[in-house]
Amino acid sequence: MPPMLGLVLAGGQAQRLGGGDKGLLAIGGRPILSRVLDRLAPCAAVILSANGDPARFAAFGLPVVADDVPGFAGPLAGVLAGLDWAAAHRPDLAHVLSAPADCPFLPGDLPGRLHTAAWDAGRPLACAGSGGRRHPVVALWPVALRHDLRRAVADERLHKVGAWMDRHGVALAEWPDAPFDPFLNVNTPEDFSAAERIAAAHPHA
Ligand SMILES: Nc1nc2c(ncn2[C@@H]2O[C@H](COP(=O)(O)OP(=O)(O)OP(=O)(O)O)[C@@H](O)[C@H]2O)c(=O)[nH]1
Repeated sequence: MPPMLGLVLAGGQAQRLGGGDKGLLAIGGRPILSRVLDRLAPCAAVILSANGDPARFAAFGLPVVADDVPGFAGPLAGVLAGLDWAAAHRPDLAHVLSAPADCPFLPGDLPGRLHTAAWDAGRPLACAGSGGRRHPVVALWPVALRHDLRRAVADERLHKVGAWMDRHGVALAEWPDAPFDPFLNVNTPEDFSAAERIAAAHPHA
């Protein structure tokens, strides 16, 4: 597996949970962000995509990169900031692996499986899937596509990330969604309760 940059997407508003940083919420006694960082351990470096005061993430000791697309909000802005950061600071890393800060149970083989899926299919991008759904925020992105992604973000007609991925060619790496979905993300209080139940039943998840 070539070295890659891990990018944790933590720049959302968490409106469905009443605000705050979902990554700092504890599931099974550990912040979701710590769980995500464990899964990104094979990456050569990891950065955090977040907006506002970076001091709230100081305990994690990671570079914090803010979105820089005026008037655009959404995970794609964070992906773009991560790709730009890689190009500027780590030109030795050709790929960025993105993972959201609100997914407590990401699979342990995430980096390797995404890389293998892209390589085997001869596609520039790879995206995770489970339960018949794609999860475009959990994906492998070539740094070289950042200019095209910036154009897509600037053009309202091109905002659909799935369509953008399909246009460039994306491999799908799928995981089983039983006994629980490894891509369960904590969006609502009900998701939070479900995640706590999973953590209690699967202490090593
Ligand atoms: N950098 C960045 N990340 C984002 C942005 N919006 C969402 N994310 C991240 O992308 C992932 C999925 O986000 P969502 O759950 O769809 O959105 P959210 O804003 O976190 O939550 P809601 O406000 O409840 O929709 C989360 O890890 C977010 O932190 C954004 O504008 N910029």
